[in-house]
Amino acid sequence: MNQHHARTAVFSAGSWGTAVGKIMADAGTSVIMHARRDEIADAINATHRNAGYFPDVELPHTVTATTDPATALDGADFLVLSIPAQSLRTGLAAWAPHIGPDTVIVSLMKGIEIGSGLRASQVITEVTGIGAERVAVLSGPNLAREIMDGQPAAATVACPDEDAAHRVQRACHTPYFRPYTSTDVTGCELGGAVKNVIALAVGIASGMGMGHNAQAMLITRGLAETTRLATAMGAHPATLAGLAGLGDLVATCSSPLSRNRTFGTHLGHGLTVAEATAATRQTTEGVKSAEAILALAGAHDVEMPITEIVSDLLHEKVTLDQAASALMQRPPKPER
Ligand SMILES: NC(=O)C1=CN([C@@H]2O[C@H](COP(=O)(O)OP(=O)(O)OC[C@H]3O[C@@H](n4cnc5c(N)ncnc54)[C@H](O)[C@@H]3O)[C@@H](O)[C@H]2O)C=CC1
Ligand SMILES: O=C(CO)COP(=O)(O)O
Repeated sequence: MNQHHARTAVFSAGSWGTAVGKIMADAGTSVIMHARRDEIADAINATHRNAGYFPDVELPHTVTATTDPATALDGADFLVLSIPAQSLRTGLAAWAPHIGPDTVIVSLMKGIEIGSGLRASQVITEVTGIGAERVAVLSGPNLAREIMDGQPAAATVACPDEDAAHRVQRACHTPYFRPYTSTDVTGCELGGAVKNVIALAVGIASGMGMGHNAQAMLITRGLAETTRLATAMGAHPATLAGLAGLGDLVATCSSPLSRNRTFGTHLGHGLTVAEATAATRQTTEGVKSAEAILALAGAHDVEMPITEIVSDLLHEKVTLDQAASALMQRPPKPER
């Protein structure tokens, strides 16, 4: 396929969808964004800006927008999916009839579905009936704001079909964005989903006034529990040491741009979950995914003490002080 004539449909025009739309346009594909709101689509077409999310950044003029799913998907080589993980099943069911037979789906979502325990790529194959070889995952340390500013970043594109992974890689490779390929979809998706819960924990610790030693402890032991779950579910351990694992964990747990870290900071300052939710405008996947991840841990007989305590805090079963001492007073054990 001549990449310069490839077409990409992005659902939807939120913060990460818009940033990936910009990347793929800068990489030479023509991009059509699907927005639910007329004013977002109209502003992209008229002013080349996503007024709702990044009013200060001009998008490449090869990015257009529509509110009509059929128009967006007509002739699409790539369908990029970027909506909240818990909304994926219903959102995608409505769009699925318009997906062409050769379209490769690229999931950007970092969440696990409550109830089913399915990763986003599994929800996609289940809802659409499309084979896993046509579903790729793009994941890594990619705070949308930095990407919109053209700052350097890298990510992993995972798909069981290496050729599809390479096509996606070419379609999102720019001077500022460096995608690597992988076949470990499970590892990439679990790395992305669990790091949001660990970022909540780091935000909580920071909000409570804990220093960098405590935050590094949570990041490191958070990676250990992420790797335990992911490998129990068939992932390769090296994936969790890569961009979609350690890389994303470090970026998200360190950056005030992270919604999950910021949500945790609110909790650490003493806000209730309802108050922290009211203070958050955008998708904060870890808040919903924590309990789904904990259920997976139970099903696979894996210990995830940080995820467990974050889930307890989110359900307001424990206080901040009880959570901190519960983690510190676990029985001593070897590091591995
Ligand atoms: N923002 C970031 O820096 C990054 C986000 N992600 C992941 O990307 C996914 C999307 O996150 P963001 O774009 O940041 O969220 P966002 O809150 O900025 O945008 C979400 C988008 O989904 C749409 N949406 C919400 N509910 C919907 C529904 N029921 N049906 C259809 N569309 C719906 C919204 O209109 C909006 O366009 C999440 O899984 C997140 O973890 C991944 C990497 C970076
Ligand atoms: O996934 C992200 C960076 O890679 C964004 O993290 P937040 O969803 O916490 O903002």
